[in-house]
Formats: sequence, C-alpha cells, structure tokens
Amino acid sequence: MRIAVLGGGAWGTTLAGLAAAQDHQVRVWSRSGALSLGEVLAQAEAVFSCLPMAAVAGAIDQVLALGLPAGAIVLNATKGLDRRTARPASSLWQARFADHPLVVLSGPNLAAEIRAGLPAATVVASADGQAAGRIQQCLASERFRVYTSADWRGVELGGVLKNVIAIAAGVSDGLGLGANAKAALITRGLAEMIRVGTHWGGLAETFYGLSGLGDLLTTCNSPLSRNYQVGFGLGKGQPLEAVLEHLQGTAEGVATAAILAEYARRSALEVPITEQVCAVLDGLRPPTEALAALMTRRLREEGGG
Ligand SMILES: NC(=O)C1=CN([C@@H]2O[C@H](COP(=O)(O)OP(=O)(O)OC[C@H]3O[C@@H](n4cnc5c(N)ncnc54)[C@H](O)[C@@H]3O)[C@@H](O)[C@H]2O)C=CC1
Ligand SMILES: O=C(CO)COP(=O)(O)O
Repeated sequence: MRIAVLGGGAWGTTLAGLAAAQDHQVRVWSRSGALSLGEVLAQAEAVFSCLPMAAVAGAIDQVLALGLPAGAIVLNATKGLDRRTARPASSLWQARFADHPLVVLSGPNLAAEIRAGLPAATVVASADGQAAGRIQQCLASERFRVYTSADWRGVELGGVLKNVIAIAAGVSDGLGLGANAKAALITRGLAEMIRVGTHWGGLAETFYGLSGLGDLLTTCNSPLSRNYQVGFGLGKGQPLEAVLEHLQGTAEGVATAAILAEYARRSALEVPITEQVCAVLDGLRPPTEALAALMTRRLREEGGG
C-alpha cells in the first residue's frame, strides 16, 4: 500500500516503521520533515493520522484544501477529544471526508516498546469491514498482532478515556497509595469509561478489550506512559507546569480531562474520577484531598452504571 503518515512524533514514526517493515511505501509529513503535505498525500491509498489532538483540525483543513485520492482510507490513531466539539478525532475526519472509509486504531501500544521490537497487539475498527481488513493485513506481523472490530466508536473512546485514568493512577503511585488503591482506581475508572463511552455510542463489551482494559493496564502501570508521568509528578507534589516542562511528548489526558468534565457537567454524566483529576490538574485541590473526596462519596452498590 502507499501510505501517508501525518505526524512525525513518537506514534507516527512508530506506525510508519511498522508499515515500512511490511514493505509498504510510506511517506511521513511532519512540521520539521522534508516532504510537503501534497507530496505525502499524492497517490496515497491510506492516510494514517497520528497527530496530537491539538493539531488535528488544522491538518484536516490543509488536507481538504489539497484533496485526498479517491477511495483512500483515513485511519485515525490520535487519542484525544476536540476542544470545540468534545468529540474524538475520528468525528472530525468523518465530518469532512464522509466519502472515505474511516478506520480507528487503538490498543495498549506504548510507542517506545514497539520501537524496541517488543510484542504488542492492537485493534483496527471500522463500520467498513473491508477497510479494517486491509489495515489489519497491512500492519500485522510476528511482533504486532492486529484485531478488527466493527465498534469504531468504542475502540476509539477506550484509548481516549483511559488517558485520564492513567493520570489518576500516576497520582496514586506518586502518593504511594499501594496496589489495592490502584486496583480500585483502575476498576472504577473502567466503570466510568463505560458510562461515558456507551453514552457516546460505544458498546460496553468493547471496553473490556484491548483498547479499554488493555490500554488501561499498560498506561496505569508503565512509567513510559506520558499521562502516568503527569499524574506521578502531581502525586509527588510538583505543580503541573513543572511536570509538563520536563515531559517528553504529548499527554492528551490533561486536555481530555477538562473537556470531558465540562461535557459531563452539561450532560448530567457522573465522572467522579475525571472531576478529581481536573481539580488536581487545575491546582484547586491537593492530591490527598482529591483522594478523600473519592473515598467519601455517597455509598452505593458496585455496578457500572
Ligand atoms: N506515543 C505513544 O505511545 C502513542 C501515542 N498515541 C497518540 O498519538 C498522538 C500523537 O502522539 P505522539 O506521537 O506520542 O506525540 P509526540 O508528542 O511524540 O509528537 C507529536 C508530534 O506532533 C507535532 N506537532 C505538535 N503540534 C503540532 C501542530 N500544531 N501541527 C503539526 N504537528 C504538530 C510535534 O512536533 C511532534 O512531532 C496522541 O494523540 C497520542 O495519544 C497513541 C498510541 C501510542
Ligand atoms: O496510548 C498510549 C499507549 O497505548 C500512550 O500512552 P501515553 O500517551 O500516556 O504515553
């Protein structure tokens, strides 16, 4: 396949490497790269959008001005929410490229591990099964196992929403709260993700798969996760600005938490962990007080709803 990769950060270069290793023709567009967007898009059969969320709307405008080759598959690998619409990145692509098959890719995929040749699995999801199958064939290898799914909303939201819970898990470890606390946080975090994800049209069972639970386990436990690193720093008492200054790369959960909390307030959705993450990120509440607020909520039945 001829593949255009948008974004030369950790994820874009990693996905480009996986595709190139399967002998596909790959061209990468990045702000500091040698190729123009037009050169990268020319004759592309698939466009992999691996940009940080903040860059997606602008990139879509530029792609729209140049046009996409007919039938090109748009694959979204960004894990974030759009500030203006509170929708995930694929909705922005879908709104402007309705004639193109849309695929989302998400899973427990720390770029640094994949680049080091460690094994990993992911999900490519689409309403167009043929398009998902083409991307599956294109990327699958001995080291990278690729599953398909029809629930593209759920698969994308799993990756988007877990970033907020990964920040909370980092805070928990930064405070030294132990394994019981983190297990409670991950489990109740998953319930919160399912509440939000099903509200936005994802299927509950999808969140128990690679892109939900799988990605939660990875990012809530690995210091390689940038979102976890942000939480860990906050748990250690550092201000957000100081943590972000030293962070290598993008932590989408910081913006996602604020966008989700605002949306949830307007829509009467219960997102207690996200609310506390926001309070800590905004410096409105020290992490110990956020913990106390979660522990003393109204007592209730376990359930996910
Ligand atoms: N790194 C990882 O392990 C994974 C990342 N992702 C997702 O992929 C997306 C990109 O993440 P990374 O590649 O890790 O980020 P990164 O921080 O490594 O790189 C981001 C790249 O985008 C460029 N950029 C920043 N603002 C831009 C703008 N306004 N216009 C054009 N380019 C801009 C930067 O120069 C940089 O090259 C995020 O949504 C992330 O959640 C998904 C799975 C794994
Ligand atoms: O989404 C990821 C792994 O699946 C990357 O996580 P971070 O963005 O927290 O580094």
